[in-house]
Parts: sequence; structure tokens; C-alpha cells
Amino acid sequence: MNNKQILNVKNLTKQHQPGLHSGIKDISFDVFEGEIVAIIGESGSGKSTLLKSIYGLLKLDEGEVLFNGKRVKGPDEQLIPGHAEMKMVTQDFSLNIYAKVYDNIASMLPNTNVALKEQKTLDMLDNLHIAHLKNKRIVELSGGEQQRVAIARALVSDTKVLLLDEPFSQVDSILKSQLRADIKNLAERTGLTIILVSHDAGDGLSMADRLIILKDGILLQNDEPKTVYAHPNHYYTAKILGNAIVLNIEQTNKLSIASKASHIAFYPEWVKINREEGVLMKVKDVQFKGFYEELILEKEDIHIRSVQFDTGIYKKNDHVYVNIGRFLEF
Ligand SMILES: Nc1ncnc2c1ncn2[C@@H]1O[C@H](COP(=O)(O)OP(=O)(O)OP(=O)(O)O)[C@@H](O)[C@H]1O
Repeated sequence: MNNKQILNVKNLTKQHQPGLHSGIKDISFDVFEGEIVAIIGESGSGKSTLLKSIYGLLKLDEGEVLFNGKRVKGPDEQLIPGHAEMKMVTQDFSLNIYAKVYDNIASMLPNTNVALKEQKTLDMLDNLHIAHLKNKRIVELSGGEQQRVAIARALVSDTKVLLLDEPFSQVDSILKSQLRADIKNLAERTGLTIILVSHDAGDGLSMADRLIILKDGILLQNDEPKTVYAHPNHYYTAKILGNAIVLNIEQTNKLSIASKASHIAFYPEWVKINREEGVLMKVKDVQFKGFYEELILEKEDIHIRSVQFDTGIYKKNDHVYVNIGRFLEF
């Protein structure tokens, strides 16, 4: 990543249905060359609307997007909206499913220099680790393989900014971490700028340089993943990033936590358990997670979770003492 801005997103507003919460409101942020930015939010928070707006697919109510200082044109201004060096990969991949992998990628390049066309296509197949699939047809590929072809196709024509809508939705967890790492390496190697949209905060936390948190079409926070995780400015953010437990003031009082905030939030890893002192709670369930377990703890209407790395100590229906080591106030 360098310090040169490649995109300026300025005051974007797009309501699909006036009067309803349906779109995005007054969203502004800058993107630097080579950066990976993840847009994270619940379903319906406006992630796809924002991505499509940046790409130039939607007629905006207000605002503009600048690509290297030049305004990205919308659908009412030119036949093919957007910017030639910006590509988007949507969840449907838009591939020619009966054509071969090689041809899906090569067809993005002009025939003016056939040798160069072949070289670029082969390089891109290598970059995305799909060279062994080049003669297969798209229908014969898994979802994850198709995702790689779609990305290769988007990148082959000298793309500078890649927009990815839910890039890992069709990939299982092992392939997902490989694909995340491959995309991250590719960006580091080539200086490609990536904006991705995901409802899975893990995508943003593990591979993005910056997170943009969306709620009801509004930008809540825009900062480095570590900062957003440690200092979320809304409990919604703590919830989507780290599955935080959110308590209202009555619940906070019931757990004898010294706070007058209307809400507090804490991550399960901040909840400590012992047999001597703290708030007495019942172990409602013990969920095996592999190298750790998650305890569901109950007191009246309150359910909180605690992460235990020393497994097998506490059992269902045990009574334990709970200490909330840290909490965030809202
Ligand atoms: N073409 C449309 N017409 C009317 N309403 C729309 C349209 N597209 C999106 N919306 C509404 O705008 C809001 C934001 O939708 P959007 O698809 O941007 O959210 P999202 O965060 O990407 O959701 P998901 O994760 O479910 O894809 C939703 O309430 C949605 O119903």
C-alpha cells in the first residue's frame, strides 16, 4: 500500500425506495493504492448498494466517486458505466458456463496482439493457481474454482481496482483461508487495490487493511481492523466483528457490573470463570469447538458466552463464578 489515493467516495446517497431504509446515506471515504478495504455489515445494511454505487452501476441520488481524481460516470451518462480499470466480481460470477476456463479469461483481451493475449491469460491462470483447470469447462468446476476464474477474468485486462461482492460465499472454510491468502498475496505483489463486501467479519479481520462498518445504510466506522475490534464506536460493530455479548442497563445491574452506560458489550474471550468469586451463574451448555470450548452461562434472562482453552473443566449444570474482565460502554 502507498499513500496515493486511488478512489474518493464522496457523500454517496442512494435510496432504492424513498422514505424506507433501503440503500445508503451520505457515505464518504478514501481508498489508497494497493489497499484492501472490507465493507462489513448485516444483511440489508447496504453493502451491495455501496459497491454497485462505487462501480457506477446505480444512478445516485447524491454524491460522486472519483477514480484518480476523475469522476466515475453513472448508467445514465455512458453505455458501459464505471471506469475501464475498475472491475467487479459479483456473486453470480457472470462466466460463460459452457466455455473453457482459458477462453473465459482470454475473451476479455483484444486480438490485436495474439501472443500477448496468450501470455497474459497464462500468467493470470498461474496467479490464481488455476492453470491445471484451463481446458475444463466452467460447468465442471466447484464454486471456489469458479470464483478464482471470475477473479482472473476481472484482473486480466490491466485492472487497478477490484470490487468483490461476497467473494467467499461459495467456498468451504479450508478453501476460504487459501483463497483469502491468495487474494492478499496477489494484491501485495501487484499493487492491486481491492474493495470487498462481506457479511462475514472474519474476511475483513483476516485480510483487510481497513474495515468499513455499515449499519442501516450509514457508515459507522472506518479504521484498521485491530482498532475497530478494540474500540468499536457502536455495540453493533462489536457484535458483528467478535460475536460480542450486548447487555442493557438492567442486565448490567443484575451482573453487578459497575457501569451506568445504556449498553455494555464484551467479547467472549473477556469472560473469565472460576470456582471462588464473581457473579454466580449456571453453565447452560458446553459447546465443543475443537481446540477450545464455549460455555453458555445463564443468570435469569441473561445468557453470556465464555471461551475456555483449558477444556473439560466445567460441565453442563455446574454453578460457576464469572468475572467480566473488560467491557465496552455505549
Ligand atoms: N433494487 C432494489 N430495489 C428496492 N430495494 C432495494 C434494491 N436493492 C436493495 N434494496 C434494499 O436496500 C437495502 C440494502 O440492500 P443491499 O443489497 O445493499 O444490502 P446488503 O448489505 O448487500 O445485503 P445482503 O448481505 O443481504 O446482500 C435492503 O433493505 C434492500 O432490501
